[in-house]
Amino acid sequence: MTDPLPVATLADLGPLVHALPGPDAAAAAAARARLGDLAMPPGALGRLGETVPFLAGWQGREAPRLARVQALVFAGNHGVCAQGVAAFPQEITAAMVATFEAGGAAINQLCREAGAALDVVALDLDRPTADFTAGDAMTEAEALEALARGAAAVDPEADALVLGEMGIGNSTTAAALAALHLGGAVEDWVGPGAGADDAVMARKRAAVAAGVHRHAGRTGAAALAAIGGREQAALCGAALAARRAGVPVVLDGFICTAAMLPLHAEDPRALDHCLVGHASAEPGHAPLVAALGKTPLLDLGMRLGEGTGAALALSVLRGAVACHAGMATLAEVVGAP
Ligand SMILES: Cc1cc2ncn([C@H]3O[C@H](COP(=O)(O)O)[C@@H](O)[C@H]3O)c2cc1C
Ligand SMILES: O=C(O)c1cccnc1
Repeated sequence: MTDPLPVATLADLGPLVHALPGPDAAAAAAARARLGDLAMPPGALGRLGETVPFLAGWQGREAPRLARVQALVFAGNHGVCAQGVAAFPQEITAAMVATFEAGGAAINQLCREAGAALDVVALDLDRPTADFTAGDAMTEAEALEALARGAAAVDPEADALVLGEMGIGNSTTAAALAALHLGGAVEDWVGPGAGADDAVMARKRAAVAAGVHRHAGRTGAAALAAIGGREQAALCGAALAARRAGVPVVLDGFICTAAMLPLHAEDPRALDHCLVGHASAEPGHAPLVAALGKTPLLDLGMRLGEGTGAALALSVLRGAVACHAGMATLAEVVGAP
């Protein structure tokens, strides 16, 4: 368990984010130098190679490692579902949490294959957040509690943290967070989620438009409480705790990435320790990652959530770390004097 976040009020979040530690530049430089010495043409590992100094810098270790990786999936329920914005009933959230616990979800299989220990945190599923079209989704106390629970769930000894979410209706919440923080047309942020038909899509657009209208001008911590949900706040708490513990983070798709917008609004450097694991097929993800200045590692047309794209990206990172650790140098190959 990590140290509690020093946030007694939501107004404390901004100063906390501003004071986050940066990467270990010396460790990153040493990792980059070894990469340049390896038995291959310079830069031949492309973006795979770039992940090595990234991991080294944020782990504070010249030779990055992925011996202990945690995957954290947060689950929450959303009052905005009352607007008919989801293709599935809210009971699916708890049913999927039970499935995660029984080992039967996609994320279980992918974590096992990628070598990540999966922890699932269900956040008051029987108490959905309030409908953000009618008021604030969370009180300050609720938002702070979810942030704290997210932070507390992080393994500070992990070498990397894979983040994911489960919450029927949370693609609407994510779209509202994106529209509120990044502006643009509501239609550009609203996508099918878990399979909205035309009627559900129309209600999603209306709900997001109503939320943006009601909460206009609120960003960062205030927007997090205004729109919710608990799993989005917990994801923020986990990303903050990971940063403070020197644990690089792999984000999942649209919903997980959008959950980071309140932190990014407080300080654009807040997500420097985060990679985006994959490009979701949800249409809002491409403009979202572009706004954050990120490039997803994988693009498999996936739109599942749960952390599945991030867990797959972990295998790519394992490839990078293995090459860095195990390859001969060019000097060794040519038998330099
Ligand atoms: C069986 C099932 C498993 C899931 N696993 C992740 N999601 C994904 O779908 C939800 C978001 O889509 P929407 O906003 O349309 O409800 C989230 O729970 C997300 O993780 C699932 C959705 C379903 C139905
Ligand atoms: O990209 C995501 O996070 C996503 C997309 C559709 C459904 N659930 C999650």
